[in-house]
Amino acid sequence: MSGLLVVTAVPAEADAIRAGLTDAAVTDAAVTVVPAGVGPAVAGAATARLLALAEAAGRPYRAVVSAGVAGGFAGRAAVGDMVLGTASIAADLGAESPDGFIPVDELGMPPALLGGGSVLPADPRLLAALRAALPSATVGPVLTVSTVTGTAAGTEELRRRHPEAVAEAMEGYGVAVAAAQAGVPFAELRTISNPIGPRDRDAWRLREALAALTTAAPALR
Ligand SMILES: O=C(O)c1cccc(C(=O)CC[C@H]2O[C@@H](n3cnc4c(=O)[nH]cnc43)[C@H](O)[C@@H]2O)c1
Repeated sequence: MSGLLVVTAVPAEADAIRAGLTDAAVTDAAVTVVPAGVGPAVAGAATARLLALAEAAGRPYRAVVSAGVAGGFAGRAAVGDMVLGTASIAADLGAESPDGFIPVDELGMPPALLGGGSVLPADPRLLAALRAALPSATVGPVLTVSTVTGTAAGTEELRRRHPEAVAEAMEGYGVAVAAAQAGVPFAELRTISNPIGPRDRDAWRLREALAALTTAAPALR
């Protein structure tokens, strides 16, 4: 077994996690942290490749965690908070219609074509272990979007469709699909860099969110 694979979007997130894994034995053998790129497609493809390579080498990963910064829904997850996903949801996978958004699960496609549907739950045992290690984390569904939400109307629409969701990011669902297809347990760990809402990139608190990732990293052992 190769240990745990942690997939981030950008190198700064990977560096923040590695900074929290100061024990050399842990960084080298037990936890591999890879910045795979932004968005569900590149993250999913990279994860699938990493899992397949490890499997072919006879050292399969025992679990995969999608990790990084995220936007938080006001009142549920504030800047600097840690978030553990109960499920990773493809929130913009579906169809628009005059009556509103239709999730992909309701489009009448054969289930086999849906890769498990738009809602992929975290592995219960992995999630329980992370919750035990991070008792202060906010726990709830994390949305995966291909477009960062940047309007009040978009935020309200997501809240209406996903009343339990605590955060949104751009990779979790893609990584979860790759993990599910490889039969490897999956979870999503996020720290909040910005509130979800009207776009204000200057308000993103990346340093605070990256510091929280470093604090959370020992839980990945
Ligand atoms: O410029 C930097 O130094 C830097 C350092 C760390 C991270 C970044 C990013 O641009 C992260 C992109 C990544 O963050 C997720 N994210 C964060 N907030 C949101 C959001 O409100 N909605 C959706 N995704 C968000 C996402 O997973 C991106 O891949 C830059």
